[in-house]
Amino acid sequence: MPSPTPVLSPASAVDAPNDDPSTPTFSQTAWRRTAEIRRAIDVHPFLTGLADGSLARETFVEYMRQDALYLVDYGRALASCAQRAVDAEDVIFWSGSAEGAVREERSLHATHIDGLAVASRSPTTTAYTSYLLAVSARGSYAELVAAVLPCFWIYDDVGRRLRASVDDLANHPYGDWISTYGDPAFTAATRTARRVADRVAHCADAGTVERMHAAFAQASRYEWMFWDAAYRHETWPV
Ligand SMILES: Cc1ncc(C[n+]2csc(CCO)c2C)c(N)n1
Repeated sequence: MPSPTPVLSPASAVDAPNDDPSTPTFSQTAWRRTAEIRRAIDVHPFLTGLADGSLARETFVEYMRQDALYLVDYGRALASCAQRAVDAEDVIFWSGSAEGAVREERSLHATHIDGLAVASRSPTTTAYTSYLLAVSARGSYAELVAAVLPCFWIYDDVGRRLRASVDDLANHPYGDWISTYGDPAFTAATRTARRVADRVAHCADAGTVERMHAAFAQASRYEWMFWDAAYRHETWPV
């Protein structure tokens, strides 16, 4: 069967700052190794529907409800990065991102979700947040940094391409979501998160770097699953 054509334009080449181009950084290698997952994200009907505005409103609201649950635990994982970071600059970056995850995105959510509707955590939201909290509790700092990175990077990558593909954001049904993640401030945060991961990997032993790659790939898979679960209105089987 021919693979569906993505509505989004092709992903940008890896644009990591790299002082020694002959040796790829951790993030460049991680991005390349997860190319198939991102291709699956680009052709997912949730995202193609988001891009052309045809995504059903209830599906978007279901996504937002699950995301509100996800973001609080994601904020906890970022706070755990802050707690374990060595450099003061990194403590500032992670703690600011933790606050941003919990606070700022609430405003986006408030415009789309009826405040009274309480969602229960879907199987995929449970799996993704439990995974992040398990790495926060039991993994190394290096592994945790790798596990939180796809959340930044995949949204920045998808957000920028969605923004470029939409002509009139003001009249797009999901224009505010697209503007949030297609914002240059978001690209700067992603770049900082990548730099931290690359710095940590540079000083880590080979086994730790492999665990970082496994964590990056696992979180990337969960990002695909998160959109897919919302699209299917996933519920518990029993
Ligand atoms: C499932 C899921 N994954 C990633 C994001 C995007 N995101 C949430 S917090 C944050 C960094 C700090 O604000 C980023 C990039 C999301 N909203 N939901």
